[in-house]
Amino acid sequence: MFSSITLRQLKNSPISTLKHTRNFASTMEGFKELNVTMPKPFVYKVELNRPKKLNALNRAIWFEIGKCFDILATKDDCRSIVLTGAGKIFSAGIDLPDMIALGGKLAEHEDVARKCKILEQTLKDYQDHFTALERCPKPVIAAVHSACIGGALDLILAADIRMCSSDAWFQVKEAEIGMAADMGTLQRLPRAIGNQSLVNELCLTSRKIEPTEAKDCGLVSKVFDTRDSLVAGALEMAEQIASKSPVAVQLTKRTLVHARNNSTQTGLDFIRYWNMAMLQSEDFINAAMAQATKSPPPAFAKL
Ligand SMILES: CCC/C=C/C=C/C(=O)SCCNC(=O)CCNC(=O)[C@H](O)C(C)(C)COP(=O)(O)OP(=O)(O)OC[C@H]1O[C@@H](n2cnc3c(N)ncnc32)[C@H](O)[C@@H]1OP(=O)(O)O
Repeated sequence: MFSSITLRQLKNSPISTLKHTRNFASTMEGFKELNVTMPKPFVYKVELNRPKKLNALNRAIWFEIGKCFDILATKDDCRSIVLTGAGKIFSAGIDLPDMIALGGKLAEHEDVARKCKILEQTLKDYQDHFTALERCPKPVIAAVHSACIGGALDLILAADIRMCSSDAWFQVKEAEIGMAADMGTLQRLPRAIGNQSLVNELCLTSRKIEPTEAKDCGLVSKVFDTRDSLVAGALEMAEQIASKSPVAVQLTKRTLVHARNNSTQTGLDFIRYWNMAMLQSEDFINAAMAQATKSPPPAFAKL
């Protein structure tokens, strides 16, 4: 019933399916550059969908990414999310004609302060749209096939789990196009791979990272033989996450994200205050009781 529900399928669905997906249809329609589906119960799949332009990240897709993840953050039928790219490659990074158009917009002004105001606002908006993946309390699994370049690497670094297929490659390409990366790679890559010398090398040389190196350095946690097995593996992991208590999963993600930017003691305070409330949730009581009595895991209410 839940296999890859697209909007077209929804229109032809029996009432029983619609009952389960009404929530989905009412909020997830209207994306033009993303294909948003619910392939399994509580699991959403967000696919970058500009295959003819190799999923280059134009302004429209950038804004849709922010909007999509901010909506999924609030949806109680969403417990985990898989991010993929349609077509030949995952994404060719920033849309280059869009960058040129931005240059045209700047050229309308002579004064440096006016130009800076436009750039500051644009960069802030773009950064916030990618940070939506991190803001979203539902875990995001990025599944990368073939190329993941520049801005696309910024994007997946805001995800919680990264995996790829054996044809994947990654590139911090910004230095090669004459700019310092400004959408998160310079901040998130060091934390993701924990090797500052390697981070410096990759960001300063723009050399490609192949799957074996990506796995060895911790940029991805799994490499699959093919793109199909990658997507299947990512969905299987998302399903596993979705089977757990949403109280536990969402608070675990929030606490892990918080821990990256705070001291151990501040993190311990954070989880202590949260768990003063969350340890009283029925999820904890029911799951702990099931473990203690060797009963099957309980079903959890939506959150
Ligand atoms: C304000 C925000 C700050 C953000 C900064 C972000 C920075 C970055 O992302 S830096 C990286 C920028 N990206 C690139 O430099 C990659 C450019 N593309 C390529 O090198 C090649 O396309 C690639 C190696 C990925 C694939 O080569 P292939 O020969 O297989 O395909 P192509 O014939 O080149 O491309 C097919 C069509 O896709 C269009 N396209 C490819 N990349 C982009 C792009 N980045 N932006 C816009 N369009 C792109 C390409 O023009 C072709 O379209 P068409 O001519 O209509 O068939």
